[in-house]
Amino acid sequence: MLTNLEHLGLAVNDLEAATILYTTLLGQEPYKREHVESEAVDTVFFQVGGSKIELLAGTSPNSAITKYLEKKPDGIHHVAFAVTDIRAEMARLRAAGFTLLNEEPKRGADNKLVCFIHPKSANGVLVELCQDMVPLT
Ligand SMILES: CC[C@@H](C(=O)O)C(=O)SCCNC(=O)CCNC(=O)[C@H](O)C(C)(C)COP(=O)(O)OP(=O)(O)OC[C@H]1O[C@@H](n2cnc3c(N)ncnc32)[C@H](O)[C@@H]1OP(=O)(O)O
Ligand SMILES: [Co+2]
Repeated sequence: MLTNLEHLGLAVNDLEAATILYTTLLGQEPYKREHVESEAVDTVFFQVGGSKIELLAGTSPNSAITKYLEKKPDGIHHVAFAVTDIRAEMARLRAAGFTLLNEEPKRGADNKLVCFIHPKSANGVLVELCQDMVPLT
């Protein structure tokens, strides 16, 4: 089940400048910075009520963010929804005709398992599903 808007992913060319701007705009400091090597991105997170703003800067020419910013200006890159059971949602959306960009959930930022849906199958919007990772005991 999709529960809430987990985050908006914003692609930025200058992470430090964007962090200063959003700190002022939101009136609060980010709660987390994280490098995600598998996506070749540096991230900065702000909490906004029950959702988050995720600033993303590419760290390699192969990063999806770097490639996106070669064609587009800074702006909204993806919309992420929280899900309770990512595999069930992936199966449901696959059966409904959406194109999943990863066949298995993968590790994202902020302790999440994630899956992306191709924007061409989602009305031009890159969609991310996020499930909380259960901590190992
Ligand atoms: C930090 C981890 C994680 C988290 O936990 O939150 C993240 O958020 S990581 C975020 C970065 N990672 C990803 O975006 C992974 C998923 N994305 C992809 O696999 C690719 O970016 C893509 C969506 C498949 C596009 O790659 P590619 O086909 O190589 O790029 P093109 O430039 O050729 O684009 C093809 C086509 O798609 C349009 N497009 C691309 N990106 C977006 C987008 N973000 N939103 C909307 N549309 C997008 C692009 O404009 C092209 O359209 P046409 O020109 O009409 O063909
Ligand atoms: Co994201």
